[in-house]
Amino acid sequence: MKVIIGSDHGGFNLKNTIVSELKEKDVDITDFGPGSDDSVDYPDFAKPLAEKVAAGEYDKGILICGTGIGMSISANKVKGIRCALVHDTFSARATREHNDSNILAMGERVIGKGLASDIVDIWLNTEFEGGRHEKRVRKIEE
Ligand SMILES: O=C(CO)[C@H](O)[C@H](O)[C@H](O)COP(=O)(O)O
Repeated sequence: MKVIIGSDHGGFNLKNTIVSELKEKDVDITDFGPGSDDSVDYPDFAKPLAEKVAAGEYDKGILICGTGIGMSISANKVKGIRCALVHDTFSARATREHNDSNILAMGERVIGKGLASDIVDIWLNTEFEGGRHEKRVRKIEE
């Protein structure tokens, strides 16, 4: 599975933590930046990253800003993207099983690193359930 991760300055430290952890677990992870915690605008990272996921260059994406909100709003403007803003493990599992979300958004100013790591693990390793959820996801696309 190919995964791409990006942030703004508000999510920079958590992004780096998640990158290190995923590399240790041999996940194929690409760091889309930024490369420093200088102030940047989250849509400048959310949009191009989401376009790469929508185009199939990556299987899944992770976006982190201060709250995760700006990233999720921006990513969901891209057709084909189902970006879920998640700050608990129940939702991490549910959004994969029910929504087949292809981008995970989180807020570094909202949750700690331990919970964020658990959310990423669950989200990356939970399959879409299909069944009754198929037609609902299709309706989102339509
Ligand atoms: O988009 C956001 C809020 O919905 C993110 O949390 C941003 O990281 C935040 O707005 C950045 O704020 P800052 O005061 O410029 O650091």
